[in-house]
Amino acid sequence: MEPCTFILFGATGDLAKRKIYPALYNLFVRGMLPRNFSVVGLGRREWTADVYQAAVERSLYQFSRRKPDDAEQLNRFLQFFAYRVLDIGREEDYRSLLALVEARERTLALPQNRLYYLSVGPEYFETIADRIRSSGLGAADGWKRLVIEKPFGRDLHSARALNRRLAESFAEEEIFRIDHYLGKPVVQRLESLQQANPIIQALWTNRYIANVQITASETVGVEERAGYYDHVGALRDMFQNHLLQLLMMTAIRLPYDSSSEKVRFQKKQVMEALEPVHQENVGVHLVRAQYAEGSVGGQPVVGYASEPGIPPASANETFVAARLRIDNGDWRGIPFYIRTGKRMKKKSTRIVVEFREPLKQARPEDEYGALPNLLVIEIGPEESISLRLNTKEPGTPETFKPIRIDLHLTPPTSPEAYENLIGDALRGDAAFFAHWDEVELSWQWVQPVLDAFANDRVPLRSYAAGTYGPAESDALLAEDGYRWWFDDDEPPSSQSESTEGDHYARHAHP
Ligand SMILES: NC(=O)C1=CN([C@@H]2O[C@H](COP(=O)(O)OP(=O)(O)OC[C@H]3O[C@@H](n4cnc5c(N)ncnc54)[C@H](OP(=O)(O)O)[C@@H]3O)[C@@H](O)[C@H]2O)C=CC1
Ligand SMILES: O=C1O[C@H](COP(=O)(O)O)[C@@H](O)[C@H](O)[C@H]1O
Repeated sequence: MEPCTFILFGATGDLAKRKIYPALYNLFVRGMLPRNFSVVGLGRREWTADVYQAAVERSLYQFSRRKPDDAEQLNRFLQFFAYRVLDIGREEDYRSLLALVEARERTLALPQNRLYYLSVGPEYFETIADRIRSSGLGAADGWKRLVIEKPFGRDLHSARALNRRLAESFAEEEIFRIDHYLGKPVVQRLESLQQANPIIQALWTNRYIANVQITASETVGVEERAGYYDHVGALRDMFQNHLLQLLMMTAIRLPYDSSSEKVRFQKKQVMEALEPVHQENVGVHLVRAQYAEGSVGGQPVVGYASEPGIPPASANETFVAARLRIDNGDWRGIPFYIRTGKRMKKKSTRIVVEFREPLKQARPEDEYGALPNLLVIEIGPEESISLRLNTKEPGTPETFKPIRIDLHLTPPTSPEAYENLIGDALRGDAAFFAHWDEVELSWQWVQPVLDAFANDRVPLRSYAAGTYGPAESDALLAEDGYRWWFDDDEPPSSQSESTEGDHYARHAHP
């Protein structure tokens, strides 16, 4: 990896301490940072280098998956870190930053490779990019990269405007848009799951697959983020970015030698083939809802509108479920169901691929007794990939029972998303970052939904906290003869605290 300087805007903030310092430390311990490396942390707080290094050290003990246990090693790591007070709006602060970066490059014999990480609110992205250019920071002799956190715009128009501004200072290949779901270890293995397994590759088409279900359910509510979340909602917070990225990663068909360009090209093709939804039809394919009071993990919790900081009349959605279709040769006719919500029964991010049941068509339902084959990809908090098949024990009556074959288990020490992504950005590998084309196409798909919400064309449903969402979300699949698959090891009685029983009921497939 090439020596470089990591310039961190927002070095005193929450994301830096929770994710960025632990990620850098774990990369360092694994020998995956360049030997010559410099971090320049920036914030408004009047910190010295010592105060900054102490804050970095604290964050490692608090948040790193690997706690420091070697004082000499820790000390070498902390020596990378320098701090400078900088106000994002103040031009002269960038000149002083440039002087510091250049001085360290000289002292540490670093080439002028500079990575700018914007761990600050999105309202600052454009100013920072402009100032990097106007101050001369961006005119270095080596490479420059801009790592940018979400959210990337709040609708199609603002995302395009932001991209135009960034493009004045950075080329597309220099912009690394973080979507932390793309850094999750299981998501990073999706391509090899296809590539290394011809059996899966052969099945990855509408000929064998009945539907695909992508779920990101959370047990938490709005937590301390009421001000942010009430203006964003589940559609912008999770669906437009993380969940559409998971859809792309599931739907791509990769050649054997998949370079980052090929991965991104295929993802773009998937988004281009996504059937658009029109404002007047949004309610047919999409359910929006807000959580009411209920109980999560046995604890009573208030409804969204009673959360601190949320206006009681808020019509913000905390849950979205949608049916999408990809109009290409592989996926034509196959529904992709996506849902995400806060205050649901279980924290779980998973992709379930349900296979067709040819046997079922040949035999009456009661005699058949088998459940569909499922490929279950657990992304978090558990990580696993398993295949559910049916079997019959010898000598038993004609009933089937499911068996589960584990295809992959991630060791408990697998790197966290930010570690993967920061390592990739330092190496210049953009495969697991969102390209502008993908972001623009995602907003293009989402925009009519935003308009339909704003014009009140989609009723806001309600679901009790601690459940799997409103009944309308189940009805969306039932219309097509399907049902959501939850944890296939769970007995039916634990599926939902409010609507027990029918989740595991059999249904007729088309
Ligand atoms: N926290 C998280 O888990 C996640 C955060 N994000 C995104 O990451 C970004 C940062 O979030 P987070 O760390 O939580 O935010 P915080 O509010 O905790 O931190 C904001 C940082 O920005 C700095 N800052 C704010 N205004 C200025 C200014 N005018 N000049 C210079 N520095 C300034 C602050 O410095 P100081 O306090 O010294 O003024 C602080 O370091 C946001 O875009 C957020 O959406 C994305 C995913 C998860
Ligand atoms: O980006 C976000 O993601 C988290 C969920 O992330 P996960 O890795 O825990 O699945 C979500 O809670 C948050 O609202 C959103 O901004």
